[in-house]
Amino acid sequence: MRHECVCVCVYKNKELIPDYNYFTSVSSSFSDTHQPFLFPLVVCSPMALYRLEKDGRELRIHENADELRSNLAEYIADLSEASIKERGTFAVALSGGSLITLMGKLCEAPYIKTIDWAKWHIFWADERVVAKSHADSNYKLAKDGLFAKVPVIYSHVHSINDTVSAERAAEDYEFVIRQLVRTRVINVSEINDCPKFDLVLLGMGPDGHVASLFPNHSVLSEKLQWVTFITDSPKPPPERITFTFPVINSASNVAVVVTGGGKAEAAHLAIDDIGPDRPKLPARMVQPTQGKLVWFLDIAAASKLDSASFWE
Ligand SMILES: O=C1O[C@H](COP(=O)(O)O)[C@@H](O)[C@H](O)[C@H]1O
Repeated sequence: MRHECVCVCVYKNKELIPDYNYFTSVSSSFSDTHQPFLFPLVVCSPMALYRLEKDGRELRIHENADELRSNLAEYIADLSEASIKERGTFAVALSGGSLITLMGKLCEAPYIKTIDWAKWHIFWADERVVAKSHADSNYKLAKDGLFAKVPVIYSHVHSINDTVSAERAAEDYEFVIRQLVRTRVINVSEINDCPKFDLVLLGMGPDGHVASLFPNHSVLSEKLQWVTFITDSPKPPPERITFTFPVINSASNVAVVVTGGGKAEAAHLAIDDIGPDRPKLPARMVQPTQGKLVWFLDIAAASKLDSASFWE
C-alpha cells in the first residue's frame, strides 16, 4: 500500500473539507477500508471536488461540468503562461467534440485579457476531412466556439488542407508540423525526435476513442508517422486525419476531458486497473513518456471508477 504518494483534496463551495465524510458520500465506490489513508493536503485547485495522483497521472473530478470548465480554463492558462515564459510560444493541439464547449471559459474574463493569445500556435490532434466550412469540421467548431472570440494570430492557426484526399491531408499536416519543429515553434522530444507539444487536449468518445484513434483500428500501432489518416471511421464522417500515439505521448502535457454518464464505462476501462483480459481502449494508451497526464472528469463520467486502483 503506497498511500503516502496519494494526494487528496476535498472541497465544497471552494472550502477545503477537513472531514472526508463528504468525499465518501459523493462516491460510494471509495471503500471504507481506504478511509484511514485519506488526508487533505494543500489547496491544489479550488474547483476540483477532489484530485488524486498516481504514477504521474492526475485525476480531477468535478461536481459538475461548470466546475470542470473553470478548472480546465485555469489549467490551460497556467500552462500557456509557463510555456510562453520558458519558450516564448505555446503550441497546443485541440480535439473536436464536447471539448470546445468545455474550454469556453477561456473566452471570458479574466482569461480573455490575461492570456497572451498572440503567442499561441493552434493545431488539431484530429480533424475530419471535410471543408472547413462544413458542420463536421473540428476547425469550424473551434473557430466559432473559441478562437474567433480571442485575439489569436490567424497565421498561427494551423488547420489541415481541406482540398485534398485524407492521405494527402495527413502527409501535408505532418510536413507543416515538421517545419515548425525545425524552427522550434513546436518543441522536440529529446528521446524520439517527435514533436513535443506543450499541450495536447483530447476528448474521449463513449467507445474509448481519442483523437481519431478508434478501438481495434490498425493505426493504433502506427509508430513511424506523426500524422496518419483513416477512411473507415466508425463515427461519421469516415475520413479523418489523426495524430498517432508517438506524438500524443511525446507531449509535455496531455489532458483528457470527459463528461457525462455515457462515458463512465469507457473512463473505468481507460483509467482503472482492469486486468489483462479486458479490452485495451485507445484512451488507456494515452501514456505520456515524460509529460504529465491529467484526466478532467465530472462526477457522472467518474461514476464507475474503481478508486481502489489509485490506492494500491
Ligand atoms: O469524433 C470525435 O469525437 C471525439 C469525442 O467527441 P465528444 O463530442 O464525445 O467529446 C473528439 O475528441 C474528436 O476530436 C472528434 O473528432
